[in-house]
Amino acid sequence: MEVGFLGLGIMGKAMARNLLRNGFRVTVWNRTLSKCQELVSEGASVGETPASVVKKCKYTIAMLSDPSAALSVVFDKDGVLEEISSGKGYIDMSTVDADTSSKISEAITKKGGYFLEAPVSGSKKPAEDGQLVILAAGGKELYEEITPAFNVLGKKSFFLGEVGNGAKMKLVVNMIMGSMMNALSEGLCLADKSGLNPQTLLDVLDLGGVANPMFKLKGPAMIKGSYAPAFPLKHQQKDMRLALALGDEHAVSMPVAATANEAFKKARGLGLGDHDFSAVFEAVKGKGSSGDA
Ligand SMILES: NC(=O)C1=CN([C@@H]2O[C@H](COP(=O)(O)OP(=O)(O)OC[C@H]3O[C@@H](n4cnc5c(N)ncnc54)[C@H](OP(=O)(O)O)[C@@H]3O)[C@@H](O)[C@H]2O)C=CC1
Ligand SMILES: O=CC(=O)O
Repeated sequence: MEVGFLGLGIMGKAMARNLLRNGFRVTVWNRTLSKCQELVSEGASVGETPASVVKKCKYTIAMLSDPSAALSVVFDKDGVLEEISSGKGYIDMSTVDADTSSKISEAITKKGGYFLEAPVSGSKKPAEDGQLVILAAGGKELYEEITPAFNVLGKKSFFLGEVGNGAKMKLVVNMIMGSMMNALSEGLCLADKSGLNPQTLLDVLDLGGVANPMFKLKGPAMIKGSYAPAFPLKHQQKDMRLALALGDEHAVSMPVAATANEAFKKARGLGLGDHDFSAVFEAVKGKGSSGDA
């Protein structure tokens, strides 16, 4: 099966590589074209523009940073829309809001193409291991046709119905995740300030009802102040912002998420946007210590 792949960031590179390793013929494009070279050395072809990738491939997958990137790659000059046509499928796996996804869906389907949104849950390591959770919505026919690729990229795919449902599900999940990361940060901070060993806190948490893979994975690195990016903080803050907008739309009060978003914004202000999202701990520590002795 031949697929195009647009966007070779932390996630896209790992995903495109998995497709290559599993026998797919992959044509890649990245805004910074030089980043394609690594995958070319592993057997990928390069398209000079999103349009040229779509022209070549029946199916094109995108994994881009945010709504403005997702829109730009479709609607701008040399974009996806210039070459999408009847029989071709476009699968956007970026985390965006439902409105962005709907705009892309309408434009693609108006030109006769098929559209599927398919954001993923799971970070750099699950992407490398083909263990993502795929939250698809939109064209059911395209979902079925692209399932062989999803089987390589993920451990489970959900088909959630109409376009927008995948985006919304992803935002709800990441809103919870961002709030949990803030709770962990505050807990580590409180443990430390009150004379407890933060590592012992992690050990206790891991044996109880709130044990979870994220605390287990991120906690020890946070204690060391090590934030190599798996999920960049700027993207987590984007997801909090988009989830809060979804809350506005439906008049759902989300004070916990709103406060967590403030901490992520503060962390971005501290220059931590390209660090892992667990670096919000640094902002929480700053907040916790202000006014204290
Ligand atoms: N990292 C993670 O753990 C997870 C991330 N996600 C989501 O997946 C998406 C990608 O994340 P990730 O790979 O971590 O992000 P990265 O920041 O590592 O990569 C972003 C990609 O988007 C491209 N890009 C950014 N702006 C534009 C633009 N205006 N036009 C064209 N391309 C653009 C970048 O190109 P260039 O190289 O030129 O900058 C790069 O290829 C995001 O929506 C994120 O929220 C979902 C699950 C997990
Ligand atoms: O979006 C991030 C993730 O870990 O999932």
